[in-house]
Amino acid sequence: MQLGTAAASPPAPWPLHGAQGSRASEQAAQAELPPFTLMRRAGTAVARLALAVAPHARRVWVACGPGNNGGDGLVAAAWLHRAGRAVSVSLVGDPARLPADAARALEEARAAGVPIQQTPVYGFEPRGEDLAIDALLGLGSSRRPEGPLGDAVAALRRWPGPVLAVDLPTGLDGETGRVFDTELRACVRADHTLSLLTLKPGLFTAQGRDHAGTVWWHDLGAPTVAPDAWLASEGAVQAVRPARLHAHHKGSFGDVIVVAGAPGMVGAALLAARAAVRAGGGRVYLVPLAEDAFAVDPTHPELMVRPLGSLEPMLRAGTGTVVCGCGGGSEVAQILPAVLHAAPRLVLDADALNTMAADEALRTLLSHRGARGAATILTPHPLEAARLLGSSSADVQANRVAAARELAGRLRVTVVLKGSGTVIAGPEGPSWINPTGNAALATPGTGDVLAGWLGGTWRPGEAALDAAVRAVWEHGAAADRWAATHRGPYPASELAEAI
Ligand SMILES: NC(=O)C1=CN([C@@H]2O[C@H](COP(=O)(O)OP(=O)(O)OC[C@H]3O[C@@H](n4cnc5c(N)ncnc54)[C@H](O)[C@@H]3O)[C@@H](O)[C@H]2O)[C@@H](O)CC1
Ligand SMILES: Nc1ncnc2c1ncn2[C@@H]1O[C@H](COP(=O)(O)OP(=O)(O)O)[C@@H](O)[C@H]1O
Ligand SMILES: [K+]
Repeated sequence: MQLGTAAASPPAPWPLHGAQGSRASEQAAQAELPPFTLMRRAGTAVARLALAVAPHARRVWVACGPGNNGGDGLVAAAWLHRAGRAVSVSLVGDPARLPADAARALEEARAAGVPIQQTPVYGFEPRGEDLAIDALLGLGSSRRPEGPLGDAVAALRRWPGPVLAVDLPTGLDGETGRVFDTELRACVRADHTLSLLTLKPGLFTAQGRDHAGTVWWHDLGAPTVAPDAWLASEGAVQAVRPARLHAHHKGSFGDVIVVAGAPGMVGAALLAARAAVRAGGGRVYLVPLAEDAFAVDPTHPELMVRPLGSLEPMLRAGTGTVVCGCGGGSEVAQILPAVLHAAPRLVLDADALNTMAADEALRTLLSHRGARGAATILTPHPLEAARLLGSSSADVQANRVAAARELAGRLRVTVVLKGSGTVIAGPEGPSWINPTGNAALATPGTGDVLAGWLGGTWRPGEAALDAAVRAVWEHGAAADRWAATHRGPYPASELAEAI
């Protein structure tokens, strides 16, 4: 992603707008501006970015669709033609049925002398072009591209050179990041995407990252409309990073109690507890669910290992953040009622979530926590979220932001829906999408590390959403640093030491 700024301070969070918010922004801008101004700005921005990302491109192929996204492409084509590039346009759609702005863009492109081919692009083969521009569909995309549009998408997928997508890669739902074709074939895989007017959430979650490439944004000078969600940034995370003052002592940071690790899964508990220490938890207690697991972690003697029998008195003291469930097996069920009742701050992961999904009484206890002001963060992956929602992981992935919000609202908790573009949602207010992290995290145990990291970083009195946004960012950022010099999966035990 290319969402940097030249400013000295790190960037603020980026506003994200779904379909409705983007249309509202378009209408507000159209109301203020003379006709065609927005499209001229959009097409010009596309052309300028094309020259920036492919400065040596002499020949450019522009694939234009039947709506205003195609209009943007036609404006860009005319601009590049005037800038001395050899431009060829394939127009997919009936020129007589173009919307007004796109029709004007076609007229201007023709008048400028841009060669425009209206034949289908099935079998299109590059003839020395150095850059392709995908201006087939944008915000109006609502179903799998088929027929000539599908052929054009296929041609862009075969394209050996760089692809710049206008607004969205064709075939991707900008609202959700799902690809309309469940087999993921009918979607352009762009190297760069220039998001216009607004940044769309679907560029950053689900299938978005794999299809959008580097994301750029031009607001076209449109008035600001309240965002539907935020994309986390270094600046946003810094703003909620608690200070470690000179005069602080370990009691300043709050205790963490990790209750996890059924027989055969004690490693998950160790990963979480080690991450909690690294994250800055004041005193970290590890309470294994497996009886007689071990009395000390020899490589981390700072961890205080306590037997399960000591959990209730510790909970009664009522000050620590409890991290519960990592590798919890069915054993976690026995302690969940006490934990739900007593923990002032609670992170629930993995088997704690699966147990709750199967037990309505536990879910009721959980929602009561919200009512009495006790904060809870759930860290499901899509299947765990689906179990809690009574849906399928495909349903969750089809709209990750909506699923996270739904779960947060139902249970009165903060939800961290993990995966590519982790979503962080509370019961109210805009959700967040996290841009850090990569597929090196798709390996066992990294979720346990996240749960422990969250527990260790969450300060008494701090809003759950702030802690969650920060922890998810830092977890992903560690993986990004690692991926800069390594290949393959990031071993969770190394991640736990590195964040
Ligand atoms: N109106 C303007 O002046 C501006 C428009 N902009 C551009 O306009 C785009 C939105 O334009 P439109 O609303 O015309 O929509 P699109 O150009 O994305 O799509 C055009 C039409 O194609 C049809 N369609 C959608 N999916 C299809 C499929 N799978 N197969 C066949 N047909 C399909 C729909 O009827 C849709 O309305 C934005 O993404 C952006 O690129 C922005 O640049 C801002 C300025
Ligand atoms: N492709 C990806 N991009 C970014 N983060 C990812 C990706 N794949 C996995 N992750 C992250 O890795 C962690 C995996 O957690 P989880 O699925 O619970 O695994 P486990 O239970 O084995 O620890 C989550 O934080 C998730 O967001
Ligand atoms: K497009």
